[in-house]
Amino acid sequence: MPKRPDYISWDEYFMGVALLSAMRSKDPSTQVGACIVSPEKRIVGVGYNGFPSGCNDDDLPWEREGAFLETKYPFVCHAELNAILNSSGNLKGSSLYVALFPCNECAKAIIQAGIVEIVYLSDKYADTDAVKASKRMFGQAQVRLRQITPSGKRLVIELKV
Ligand SMILES: O=c1ccn([C@H]2C[C@H](O)[C@@H](COP(=O)(O)O)O2)c(=O)[nH]1
Ligand SMILES: [Zn+2]
Repeated sequence: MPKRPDYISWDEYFMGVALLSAMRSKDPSTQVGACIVSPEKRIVGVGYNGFPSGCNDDDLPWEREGAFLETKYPFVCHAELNAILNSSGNLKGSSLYVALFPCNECAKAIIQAGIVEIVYLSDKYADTDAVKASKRMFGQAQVRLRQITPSGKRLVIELKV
């Protein structure tokens, strides 16, 4: 019997895991997932944006605007950082699949962890200083950047066998 022809590609698989992880996020406006992949194509870390462990999701704000301490920004742990912190072992030479282009704070952690490639979908904050700083650091550290063009392909997961 020939092999099944309609299996998903590596990029679709790893970005799919990043997007599935994002579905765990409780952020009402932007859900981000990240998946770190070793040079041997093994998943070595996943994460999504959320408040730190032990911090109550219902007590901290999800607002985008207002006084800094009344917004989510000082509290939320970014998907990329969570994926790095959740990972097991050495990330040197690995790739990071992420739904949204990483901010400057994540870029620092990504570079320091030894990740050498970023594969991303959205760059919706490209005009912000955070992303400009991030790209400057990635350029100097020779981290490869690869944007996946959304194909519109639907990866459907049904919770049944
Ligand atoms: O590198 C990044 C940048 C942002 N995030 C998270 C942080 C927030 O939860 C959302 C952004 O919210 P907006 O309402 O779109 O400002 O994305 C991340 O995980 N990684
Ligand atoms: Zn970030």
